[in-house]
Amino acid sequence: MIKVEGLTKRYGRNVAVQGISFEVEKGQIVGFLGPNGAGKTTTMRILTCFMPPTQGTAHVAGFDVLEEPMQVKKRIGYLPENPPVYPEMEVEEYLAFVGRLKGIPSAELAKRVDEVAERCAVADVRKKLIAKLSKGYRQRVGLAQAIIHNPDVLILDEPTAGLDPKQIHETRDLIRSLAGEHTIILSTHILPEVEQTCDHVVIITKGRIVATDSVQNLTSRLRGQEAVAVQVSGGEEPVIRQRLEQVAGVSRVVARDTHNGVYSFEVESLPGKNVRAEVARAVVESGWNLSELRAVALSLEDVFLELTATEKPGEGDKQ
Ligand SMILES: Nc1ncnc2c1ncn2[C@@H]1O[C@H](COP(=O)(O)OP(=O)(O)OP(=O)(O)O)[C@@H](O)[C@H]1O
Repeated sequence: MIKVEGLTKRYGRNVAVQGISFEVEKGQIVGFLGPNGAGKTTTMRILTCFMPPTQGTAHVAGFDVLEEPMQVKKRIGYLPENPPVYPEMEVEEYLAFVGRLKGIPSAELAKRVDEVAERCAVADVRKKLIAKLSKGYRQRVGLAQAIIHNPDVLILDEPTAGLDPKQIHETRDLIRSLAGEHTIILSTHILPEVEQTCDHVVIITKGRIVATDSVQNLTSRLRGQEAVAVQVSGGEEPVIRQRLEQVAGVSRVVARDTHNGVYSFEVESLPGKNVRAEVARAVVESGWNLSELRAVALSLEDVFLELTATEKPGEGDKQ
């Protein structure tokens, strides 16, 4: 449903995102996880056609964001970090206003406003001025406007930033309930948000993607399963991979990249198994060269520590 390939965005000399690629399948809910300044908002603005990439391509539902922005916009609902709500409007009036902008025919508009107000639990405040709403209600009005035209894809930028714990819980439940019907990308700098809300995660830091995985794989890795990064040359990739898969205690082998005949793999092991020595022996005994062998479970954890450590109070409120 979403396909991003080699996407780069420069602001003058500053590179905000650098050659990132990822895909999101229909119906998935994907966490776009990274610290402040990682490039999340930039990527979302490109996907929603707010600005063009410097290089690379992005497709939404098969449409190129540069070549067919109108088609993309029809299929996307966007909740920016600060929802574009008009404080002087009543909730119902505002939702009808957005609905008209999105091209919903007048005959269907009232029904659609009712549906999204109900869906996003703002029906009880529909006659209230937006200025009088709590931040939690305002965020749900932001979600209601994002889904008013029933888009295939929802892009949510830090949807729980600034909410209290109860509001966070309610907003996450609402987002989860929207998955399935809509394909969702949600940006956040909070790991538990991804664990509680998403199926998949794309981790971005300093404009580059450092991991993409299912949340289940990621959390099981963090619970102590070890992964080993291995670089091997002097053999054929499928043969090397097969040999690594045969090592006792190995649960999965993921091919990473290839550079000048050097193949990189990530070898995952069963809990409590240290497969490093066996992996090294298998490579050397097969007559291949082993140019790297290092544990990556810790470094992944380090990525998270780095992510949470760079979070500073107040930074999420900028813009
Ligand atoms: N309009 C702009 N002009 C120049 N630099 C920008 C602009 N917008 C973003 N940047 C820079 O690009 C980088 C990525 O920013 P971006 O807002 O995409 O990150 P983010 O992951 O969304 O962070 P945050 O959660 O703080 O919004 C940062 O270094 C930021 O300072």
